[in-house]
Amino acid sequence: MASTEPLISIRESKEKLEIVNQLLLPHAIEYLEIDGIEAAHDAIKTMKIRGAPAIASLAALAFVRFLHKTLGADDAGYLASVSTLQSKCEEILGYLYTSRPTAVNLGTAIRRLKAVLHSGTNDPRLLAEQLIAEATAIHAEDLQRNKDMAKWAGQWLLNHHKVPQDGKVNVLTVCNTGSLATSGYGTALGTITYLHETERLDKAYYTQTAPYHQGSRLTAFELQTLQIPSVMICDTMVGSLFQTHTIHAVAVGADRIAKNGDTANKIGTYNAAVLAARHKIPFIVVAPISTVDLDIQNGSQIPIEYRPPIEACLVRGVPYPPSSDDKPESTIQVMITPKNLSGIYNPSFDVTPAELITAIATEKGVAIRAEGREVFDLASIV
Ligand SMILES: CSC[C@@H](O)[C@@H](O)C(=O)COP(=O)(O)O
Repeated sequence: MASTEPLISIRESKEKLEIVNQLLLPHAIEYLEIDGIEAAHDAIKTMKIRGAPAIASLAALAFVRFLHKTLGADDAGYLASVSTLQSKCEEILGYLYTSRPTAVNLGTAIRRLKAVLHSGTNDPRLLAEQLIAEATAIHAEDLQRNKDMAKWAGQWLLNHHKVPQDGKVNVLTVCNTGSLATSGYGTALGTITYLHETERLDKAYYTQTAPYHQGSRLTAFELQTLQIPSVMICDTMVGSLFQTHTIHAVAVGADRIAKNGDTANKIGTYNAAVLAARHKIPFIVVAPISTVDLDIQNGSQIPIEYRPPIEACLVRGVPYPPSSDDKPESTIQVMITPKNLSGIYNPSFDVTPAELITAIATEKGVAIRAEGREVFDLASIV
């Protein structure tokens, strides 16, 4: 029988740190060893692991491995003094920070580690141990907070006046925000899972999410594994879906939320928000507090990552029709444009203005915009 256990993006043992190579999902489940800081940086940059919380977790856990290795055998002399350790750690954290720019969770994790790094500890070994504890917590605390925010979001949604008080709900989501994008359970997909577990979900709808297809490859795989009733749509079908079906809410994750509530998330989220507003469908963002960046006043200041143009010209998959035997096929990349096409626009994220967002759910509760206001007051909840 097929497993109903969600696939977890990061796997750890005493010997090694591994990730599931998300570029190959759902066709092949292949674990990739992350044997150092450079491997972690590369896995994040090339999107073998992706999703704002998962990126922060991998960076933190790769840092833990470096510190354990150094405590075991300090061949390079990093433990010679506190300042030597500080300067090496600064170099590593600075490098990890450059892997992807939009998701702020990585920056928040690095800020937390730098705070420990400069907390005044005067023994390098003790400092390394304190850093290990903090970095381990960054990964470990993600699962419970996802369950908390998913429950807050789910309950808020069920109490919304647009939602039938006893019946089941249909929820649309974008991209992948499940266990693969986090340390487990997920944010927006966690909300969908919560609604399913409490028997209040009719169907989850999700966009394919071109060009990386996090929806059709990863969300489809997760929903299938969890046996949650669901329907995939192409990104271009959101408006038609809203015109022809009863969709009670849109729930999405976030990569960075500005102080006023403007939210950067996977490209296509803004389209869904505009259409949701047109159809008066509640639009909820589900994300940890660490995604809120109070240093950024509004969405225009959020750095948006532009992916290499070639990525918009390629799709990855297995040959179709499938071979008659049950052997797993190798994934291949197929080009869907003329060769050497110029003029390709490929932003990885867009910004949804706060005025299109009905609510923002975090592990601490649900923030809504005050009556008549177009922005959120997030400083009061962070
Ligand atoms: C819980 S994940 C929230 C976001 O990180 C998610 O919606 C998203 O946009 C992921 O983008 P990706 O480019 O796949 O890393």
